[in-house]
Amino acid sequence: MGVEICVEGLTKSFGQQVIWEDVSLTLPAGEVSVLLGPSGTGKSVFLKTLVGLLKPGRGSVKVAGRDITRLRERDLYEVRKLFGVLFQDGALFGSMNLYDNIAFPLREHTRRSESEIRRIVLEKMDMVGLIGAEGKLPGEISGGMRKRAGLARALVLDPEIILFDEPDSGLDPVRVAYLNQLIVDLNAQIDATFLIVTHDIASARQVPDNIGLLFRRELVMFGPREQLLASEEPVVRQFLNGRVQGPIGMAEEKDAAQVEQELAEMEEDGAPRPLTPRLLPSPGIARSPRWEAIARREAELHGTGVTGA
Ligand SMILES: Nc1ncnc2c1ncn2[C@@H]1O[C@H](COP(=O)(O)OP(=O)(O)OP(=O)(O)O)[C@@H](O)[C@H]1O
Repeated sequence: MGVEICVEGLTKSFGQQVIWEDVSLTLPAGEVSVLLGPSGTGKSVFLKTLVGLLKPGRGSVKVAGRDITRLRERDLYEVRKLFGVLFQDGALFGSMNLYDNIAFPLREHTRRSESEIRRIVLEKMDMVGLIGAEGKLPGEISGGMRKRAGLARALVLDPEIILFDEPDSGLDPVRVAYLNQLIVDLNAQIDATFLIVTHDIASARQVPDNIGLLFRRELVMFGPREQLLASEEPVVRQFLNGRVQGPIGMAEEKDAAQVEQELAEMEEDGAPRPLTPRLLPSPGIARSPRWEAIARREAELHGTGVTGA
């Protein structure tokens, strides 16, 4: 069913450089959350802290009720098995074919027989549409296939939580659309808790239950998708609309007077955008009560033409 992650008062610095301070949020069990933020605001650092690869300076990260920032290495190792992580480049071993890459966590962390491993690997490869590519090396396939192979590998230990670090980076818009559908379908099938770091606003608008935004060393906002999409908070509005006008500058914060002027201009042409429909699981994928409820709400909001309904 997925487990809840509860982050409280989390602070991370490297030497004198504060990455973010006092971050608190709850990733609800089984829901899909997206974390946004300009480059360098510490989204990847946040994912690594959640999985216990980096230690925060202050605060707690409770995974299924256990604070992983206080666990000994042996216990942390156990909690980490709840996580599947999809790294930016898929993080595949270049010298291993896809089958062996995907089988790797099973051979490393379980005592399963090779025939069981085969069944699981092929099942996950089927889920991500990679059947037939077992013998390929990572260098012989496209970026999109590498992402899907990384995803299959993240799935083999049946994780309760999946962290996706920019799953859509480097993909063309059609492949991003396929990947988003795959993410929604997977969530409907395995009910794990998903956290996705992305720069892709279109994905952020239609895939998650919740959206968070990191900026200026803090979590500006975290909440339900609809709430963030309708937010008047200038940083959130600028980011979700991909605009130059607003508090976020190219390399640093902008001058206050300039921001004020830009915001005033935004007010003038600022007709609210209609709410983007939520992406629903593909036809044929059994919908849990949670997804049934989402589909009903979408149908009420947008009429019958809801994506994937
Ligand atoms: N192990 C580390 N040691 C020191 N500094 C680090 C380390 N890891 C990350 N940083 C710094 O933390 C900051 C945030 O990095 P991070 O990769 O988390 O940003 P990001 O928001 O994921 O960026 P992008 O969107 O460009 O991928 C950067 O300034 C980076 O240099």
